[in-house]
Amino acid sequence: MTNPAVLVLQDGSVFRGTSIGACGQAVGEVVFNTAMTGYQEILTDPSYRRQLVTLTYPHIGNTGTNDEDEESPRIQAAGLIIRDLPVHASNFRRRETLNDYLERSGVVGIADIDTRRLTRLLREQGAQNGCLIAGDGIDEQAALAAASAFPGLEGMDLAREAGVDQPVRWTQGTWSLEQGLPASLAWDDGRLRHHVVAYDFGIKRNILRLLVDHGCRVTVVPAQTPVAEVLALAPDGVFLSNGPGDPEPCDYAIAAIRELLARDVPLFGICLGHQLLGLAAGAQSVKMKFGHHGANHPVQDLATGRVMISSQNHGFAIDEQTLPAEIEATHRSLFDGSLQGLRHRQHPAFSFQGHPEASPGPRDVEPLFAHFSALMAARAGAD
Ligand SMILES: NC(=O)CC[C@H](N)C(=O)O
Repeated sequence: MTNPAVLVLQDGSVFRGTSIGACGQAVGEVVFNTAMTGYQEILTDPSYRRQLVTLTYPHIGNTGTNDEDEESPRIQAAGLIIRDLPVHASNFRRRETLNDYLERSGVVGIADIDTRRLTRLLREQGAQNGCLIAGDGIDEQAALAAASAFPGLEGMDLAREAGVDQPVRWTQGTWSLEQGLPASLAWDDGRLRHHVVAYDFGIKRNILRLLVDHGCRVTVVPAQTPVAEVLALAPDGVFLSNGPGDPEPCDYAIAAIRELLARDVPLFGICLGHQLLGLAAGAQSVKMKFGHHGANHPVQDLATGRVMISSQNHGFAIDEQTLPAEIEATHRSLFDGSLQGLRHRQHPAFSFQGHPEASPGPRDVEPLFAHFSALMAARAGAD
């Protein structure tokens, strides 16, 4: 038996479809992601908090869900919007169907709507707030009122609550994925040459795995950890994670990064971490029209001219026009020319707006992890 579902946007547009997952109501910013694979990684990426994610690829759920593709402990997106849920989910790693996974997680979704019409609308008018209701007795007026009451992501600090609330040690890499779940190394394994403290604003697990692959043992710390506590852990470098919401109100993180810059601690930021590094250096952030969410975005390395295909998920960006003289732009999006990477000229600090850890997406930008490792090695050599 199928239940009805409806998505109502704040401009009054109504999309009627079929309920998938749990019954109930979800409100958030409606965005579209153009990746053709990776729906489980997308759903569990904490950067999607308070967002209703539309997938433009029409068949979603073909391979079900599994234990390895979780990018965090649970589904983080507020809801899922798709064209078609296949009746059969088939893959050797499959544990559950997408429908059961959503239902067990209490997450609402809608299928059988015209996602192409929705995407064109978001592309032309910009990301919009919306309300998704699934189940019997849907009140579309109430959905419109709920969509209009959502304040929007601008000014919203979601990073402070998206990550761990206690420090956690991480030593699991990707290297034995072929043999099953990635192996964990001992904390004092000699191959883990660097100690990285990762500020967790909503970190994706593949970032942690790639740090381990590049010779790091990682202490993941809560978003509001004071710098003194981070320094007490004697890090060789500090990582600034991705995360949900607007970077601008995260004053605690911006202040911490300023202090770390002043102390010449090697810093690497991804996505929200990139935006926070930019803000700490004196640049300004802007809300984009509909953001970048996909797995095929061309980005140019400005030093070499090389073009890389990257995974992207952001709705805010650092405005290149506002970069102070000490910051060099290192990468730019070839879709819209927006800033994709930066480097501090005086301190060992750099960042990338897209997702070098992919999950999902291509791995062209992964060498940035080796660059971080090299920065830490150089700093250790200089001491
Ligand atoms: N993936 C991220 O870290 C996203 C950063 C920020 N929340 C944005 O939307 O731009």
